[in-house]
Amino acid sequence: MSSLEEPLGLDKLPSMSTIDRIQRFSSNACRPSGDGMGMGSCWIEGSSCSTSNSYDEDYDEYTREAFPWRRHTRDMSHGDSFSRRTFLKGIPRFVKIVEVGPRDGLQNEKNTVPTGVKVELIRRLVSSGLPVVEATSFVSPKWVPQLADARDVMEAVRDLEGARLPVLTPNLKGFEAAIAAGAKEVAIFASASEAFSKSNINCSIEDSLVRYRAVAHAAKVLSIPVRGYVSCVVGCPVEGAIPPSKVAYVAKELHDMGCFEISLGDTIGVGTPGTVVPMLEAVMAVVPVEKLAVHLHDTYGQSLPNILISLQMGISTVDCSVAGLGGCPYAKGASGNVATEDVVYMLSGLGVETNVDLRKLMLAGDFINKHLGRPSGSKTAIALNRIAADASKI
Ligand SMILES: CC(C)(COP(=O)([O-])OP(=O)([O-])OC[C@H]1O[C@@H](n2cnc3c(N)ncnc32)[C@H](O)[C@@H]1OP(=O)([O-])[O-])[C@@H](O)C(=O)NCCC(=O)NCCSC(=O)C[C@@](C)(O)CC(=O)[O-]
Repeated sequence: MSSLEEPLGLDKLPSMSTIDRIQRFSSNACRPSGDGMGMGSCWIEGSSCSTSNSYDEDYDEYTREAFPWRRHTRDMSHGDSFSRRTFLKGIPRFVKIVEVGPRDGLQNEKNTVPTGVKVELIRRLVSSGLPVVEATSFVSPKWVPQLADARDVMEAVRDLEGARLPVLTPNLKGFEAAIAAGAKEVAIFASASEAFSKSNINCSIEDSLVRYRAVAHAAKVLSIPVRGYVSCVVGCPVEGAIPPSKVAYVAKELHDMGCFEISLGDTIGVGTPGTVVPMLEAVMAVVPVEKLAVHLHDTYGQSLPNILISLQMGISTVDCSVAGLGGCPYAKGASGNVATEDVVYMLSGLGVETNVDLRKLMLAGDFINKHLGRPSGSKTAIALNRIAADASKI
């Protein structure tokens, strides 16, 4: 039986105790530096990593302990001559996952999701160890009726500990409402496509940047961290292909106005590594890589390869949505974000730490799927739930 045919149940995933034993991968050992906003450097046994959160030979030791079944693959391959060290070089040791399910995941739902369900979802996601859970949006309820309860949601979760809970704010009105409800971090969202900017926030790219400068300034006065999004970084439903130079321009503007992180959104999920790489190269030429995140919708099933290539290029922050929930109300046909469970599974397989407890994450996914009355959009969750169900029959 090849390793691919071996059942891989939850028991085969690296447990926190396994990871803890290997100090270099423990939660205490590898952390975002400073204020936790950037993931550019990590902390190893009390000293700064000179290789800035990237791989080295520790990977071999880690995978030997955490994934003994891997020996199959290695024995059957051409030994170690296909150098994993070369292939995985540059992949960070720790990836910060930004969970966007409660906001991006739910904003497109037709039926109103009760506030209590949203709040419980956020609680469960936070308790799974996710460091950032985007809670809601302070946008116009006429534009996004599903998130009309933003104030109630924020007020209910504002004192939750263990994760940052940013909210989207499209203008000063939204920013002020968010702060009044207790938000301690906000996100502004621009686009690299004129057409999408108009349909999503009803203004041109330049006008949106003027608005966002005002939000960034107000946030700075209150010491509120601001994250920036750029949408349509590869393609737009109206304009088609978007030149990397346009993405780089908007990303730099957001960076220059003080955003601590810029999340690059493939809003309609059309990117492949062939288009994501040149886009990232253009952005990385003007914004430091440790300030970048990727936000990839999975419409064409390209998210995981695109994430892998982004990690290889040095990115260490990935946006995902539990159970693959989501879609943008102003990007018809776009599917949800890459499922958080699938990303955590892939990163575990690569020996990359996230601090996320996959079991608890899957329970959060089960909770919201049950409420929405649909199966999970996560292949990992489906597979592991099936294995658990089969095992319980034996
Ligand atoms: C930006 C606006 C408000 C402009 O909308 P507008 O209609 O041009 O706004 P306006 O300034 O002309 O005001 C019209 C009315 O909206 C009210 N209003 C104005 N602002 C707010 C506010 N913040 N909160 C609540 N109400 C607000 C305002 O008070 C007024 O109320 P009225 O006098 O008619 O009763 C609107 O277009 C909007 O809310 N758009 C948000 C759409 C949205 O949330 N889209 C999904 C986001 S997902 C995304 O962008 C992609 C991302 C981030 O996920 C990454 C990726 O996947 O690529």
